[in-house]
Amino acid sequence: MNAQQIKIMLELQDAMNTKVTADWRARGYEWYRAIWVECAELMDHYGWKWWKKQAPDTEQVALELIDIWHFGLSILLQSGASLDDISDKIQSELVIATDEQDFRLDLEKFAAATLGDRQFHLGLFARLMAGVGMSFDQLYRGYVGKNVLNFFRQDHGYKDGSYRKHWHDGREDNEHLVEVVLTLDATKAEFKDELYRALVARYQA
Ligand SMILES: O=c1ccn([C@H]2C[C@H](O)[C@@H](COP(=O)(O)OP(=O)(O)OP(=O)(O)O)O2)c(=O)[nH]1
Repeated sequence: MNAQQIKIMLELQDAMNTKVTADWRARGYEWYRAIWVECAELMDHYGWKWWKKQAPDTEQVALELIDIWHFGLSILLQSGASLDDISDKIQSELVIATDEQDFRLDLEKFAAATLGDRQFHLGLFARLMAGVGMSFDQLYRGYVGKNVLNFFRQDHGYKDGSYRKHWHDGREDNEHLVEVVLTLDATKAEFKDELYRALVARYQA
């Protein structure tokens, strides 16, 4: 886990929240609510219905975890702690391991803790990453990718409703995102800008 990558994510998160709401810290948004609702969506993508054949939708599960990471970082930023202190906290608490066989039980533990005190439980989140085999690098790549898509959406009318979620081929922007990210090198400094340009090209196609 790299302190530089953590710092980049914290800065991107602050920038994204500011793009959506200039004075976001003063609003005291219910980030914990966004997290538990995403947990329910994640559960659906993972599958839990015993009366129906279901298999985990691995890509969607990963995307939901990444959305939760956005909201979790927002809770940590909202606390007012310095970026260095938040980064230290992430490095010590994000231990990617679990002793639970059933991912869904870990997910419920995380959702219950979130609803309990409205904080971001890094240790329990890390168990979810372990449960679906997500590494820190995959979290980083996925996070930067979704953050760029979130900016792209805001720049293209997401708030006023003029944004088209389904692109020329009828598939959702999230699906295009996953495809484009795979063609780029996320470790390069230009990754963000290249990704944004690739999204523009596909959106206009
Ligand atoms: O102030 C905000 C508001 C939203 N987000 C991010 C978090 C998450 O990555 C995304 C919203 O999640 P999602 O894409 O699931 O929400 P949606 O707008 O309901 O879209 P979808 O229909 O794809 O679920 O926006 C922020 O970072 N800050």
